[in-house]
Amino acid sequence: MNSSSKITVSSPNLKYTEDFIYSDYDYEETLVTKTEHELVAKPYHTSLKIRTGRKVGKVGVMLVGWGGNNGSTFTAAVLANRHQLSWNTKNGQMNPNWYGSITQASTVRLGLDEKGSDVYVTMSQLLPMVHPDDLVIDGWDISPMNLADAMVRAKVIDYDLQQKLRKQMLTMKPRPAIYDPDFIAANQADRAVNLIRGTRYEQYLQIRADIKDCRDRHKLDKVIVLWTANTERFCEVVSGVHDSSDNLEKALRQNNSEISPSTIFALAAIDEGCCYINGSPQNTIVQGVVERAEKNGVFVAGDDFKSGQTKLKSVLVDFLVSAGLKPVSIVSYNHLGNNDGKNLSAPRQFRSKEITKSNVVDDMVESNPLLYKPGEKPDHVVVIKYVPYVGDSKRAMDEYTSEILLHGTNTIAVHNTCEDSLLAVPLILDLVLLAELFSRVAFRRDERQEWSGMHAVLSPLAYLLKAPLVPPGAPVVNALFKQRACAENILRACLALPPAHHMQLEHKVPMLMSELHSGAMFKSSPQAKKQKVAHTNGDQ
Ligand SMILES: NC(=O)c1ccc[n+]([C@@H]2O[C@H](COP(=O)([O-])OP(=O)(O)OC[C@H]3O[C@@H](n4cnc5c(N)ncnc54)[C@H](O)[C@@H]3O)[C@@H](O)[C@H]2O)c1
Ligand SMILES: O=P([O-])([O-])O[C@@H]1[C@@H](O)[C@H](O)[C@@H](O)[C@H](O)[C@@H]1O
Repeated sequence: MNSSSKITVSSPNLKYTEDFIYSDYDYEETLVTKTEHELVAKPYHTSLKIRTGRKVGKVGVMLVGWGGNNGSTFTAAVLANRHQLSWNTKNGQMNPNWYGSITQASTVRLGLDEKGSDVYVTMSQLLPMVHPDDLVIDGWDISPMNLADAMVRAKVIDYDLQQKLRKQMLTMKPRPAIYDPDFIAANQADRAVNLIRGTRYEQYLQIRADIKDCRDRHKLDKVIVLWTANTERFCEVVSGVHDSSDNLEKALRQNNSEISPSTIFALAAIDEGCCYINGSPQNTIVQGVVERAEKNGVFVAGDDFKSGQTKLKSVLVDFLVSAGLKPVSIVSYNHLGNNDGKNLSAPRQFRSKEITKSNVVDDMVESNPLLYKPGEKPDHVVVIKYVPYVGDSKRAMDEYTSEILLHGTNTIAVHNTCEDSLLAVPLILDLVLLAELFSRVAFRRDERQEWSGMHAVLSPLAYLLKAPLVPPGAPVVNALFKQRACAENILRACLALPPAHHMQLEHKVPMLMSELHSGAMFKSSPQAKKQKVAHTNGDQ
């Protein structure tokens, strides 16, 4: 696989211009109608035009909580890769990479070659994306510590690499941030000395000024604001305060104490035309924030990076349930010793995390009524303990007990040492790169319509998040490989390529096998655009 090859899709359904990629795409689904004794499945397809901007521009990411373990490690990773810094360890010389990033270190199957072998490309090769080396990084923290010292404090990056990064990261200093002791653990108070004073509205105005300053100083075309600060308690959602953009604005101006720092950051980002992504579990993105994002035509996404223990859970439970096995007890314990764990040692902050770590199995359980009665769920316990000694090296221990044939049981026990920041940072990169890419994707039915983007709640980022936010009424999908297939197939649709189906009939059906081997299989012209009817019944 040549990861630097240019990909050109040769299809009558795709057109390249200097500025855009235009795709004529048939979106296919199957409508199921239910009667008392019958399910009728009716295939239909609807034609979409998809336009993807080819010009990426200069992009900045502003991290809220920049001086934390994730923020300092993200900065170190970008710099180490940008400058191709190698460093020495007891295991020899190491070189930088982006392992854990699906855009930089995972592949997608583009198709097959004439011999029938699969051809894989890096996900980032499919469509124009920001290069990680080009990202401008800025941000805020309630702690004033410069990024070099924050990296030392985090104890994540190898010492020799820290030394090679120190000079550049010494110059990086987080901007003063918004602190409300009612929203994060009291044990964080000693860090909270780099603050924006004033009312919540004055703080909102300052955050907007900071974004403007960053954009102007670096001549950025786009800025994405991402929360990787401490987990806040859930805000009490109040009718007349959080339920609309106007009510939120009014409450902000009235200095309402139930508007959290993270929601203030979100409003400021949105009002500066920036996508806002919530990497933590709290309910920052209330309905008023969503409405504001819709009005301003910017994306919001969240919640809570899905980095390790929960990521594995969203694979294991999917495997068990789709295998017809019935998980009946899930116990997820972990201990960690970083500042995140310290903050989560407070009950209200832990509750935020417990919610996102617990709900991740709901869609998989609900997908199989053969195993679960309506409302029935596995016993599910989440435990997080703060043990300073282990630092960022979280020790996760899980036990999955399932009912199997004839009421036997199967128990899977997992010990999973998750280097939390080294697992979360690639997700931060992917969230930023994919959010920026999707901001260049637009849809319309035909030339008579204006182009319009995806819904403001950017749910295709679900693969990277524990509790993916979805547009009102949309289903929440947590199964990891469904989430990945969703994102991958949307990228393929932008290139007028069909969804990956993995059927490989050319290796299963003798007629196709012989056509493959004789070369006849690829002699027919590429699939011409299907007859465009808004909804067909599948009869061709
Ligand atoms: N694997 C992971 O690391 C992982 C996975 C999922 C979610 N998360 C979430 O990501 C967040 C960051 O994790 P971390 O390990 O970097 O934590 P951390 O405590 O090291 O970093 C958080 C930073 O945010 C700062 N901060 C707190 N409140 C702030 C505010 N209002 N404004 C600006 N800065 C503020 C703190 O000073 C600290 O530097 C946490 O909420 C955590 O729950 C982490
Ligand atoms: O590993 P994962 O479940 O995806 O996510 C992690 C939790 O296991 C951990 O307890 C918490 O401190 C981290 O912030 C993160 O949420």
